[in-house]
Amino acid sequence: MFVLVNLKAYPCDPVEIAEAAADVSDETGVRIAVAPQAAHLSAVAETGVETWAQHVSPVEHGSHTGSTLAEAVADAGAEGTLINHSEARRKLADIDASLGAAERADLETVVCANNPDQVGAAAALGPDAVAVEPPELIGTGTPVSKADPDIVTDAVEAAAAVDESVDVFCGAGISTGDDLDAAADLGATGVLLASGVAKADDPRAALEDLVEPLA
Ligand SMILES: O=C(CO)COP(=O)(O)O
Repeated sequence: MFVLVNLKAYPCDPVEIAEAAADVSDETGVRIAVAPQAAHLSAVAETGVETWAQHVSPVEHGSHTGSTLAEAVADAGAEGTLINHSEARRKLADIDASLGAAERADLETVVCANNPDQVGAAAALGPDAVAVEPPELIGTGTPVSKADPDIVTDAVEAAAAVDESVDVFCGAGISTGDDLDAAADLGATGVLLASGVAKADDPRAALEDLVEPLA
């Protein structure tokens, strides 16, 4: 299982979380990546943790003020990028172009989607993975893998129907090892989470608890 921690714009210490994630990953052998704010990518990458961007813009080098250029993200040390999110919804054409930008910069990609139908549409664009995250469960601490397991199995089916090489992750409310276990049982090969780590009093302990079933 791949554990991808999205720090969103939470008031956390990205380097402290990155160092903890790097240590927990080294100690357990579990793949853990951290996706900080774009401005924190270099600092996070310097910890040695696998570093992801939260977004890359659907643009090339040029007159695109305010964009997040895929090449700049890769130069800062990112190895992958999220594309689209319930909290920052993109048009299908822009998701497609952002995937093209990520491919140009050799970044691994996870497209976030709200439901299994969107997972199918996103899988058709050829990302490395899609993540199904029901918006109503995001940030609630109620895990999708338990609250609405059909969403995960339906997402796995929807992606496989389009392209069997596209991995399916799940997210929303994931915070414990039990949640991760449940996600794996439903066919997910990774989890995408945020508040369970970024808002934890002790992010290191939260990460240790999360990966415990895999360690
Ligand atoms: O939106 C999410 C990750 O991208 C999930 O957020 P939570 O883990 O806080 O529910």
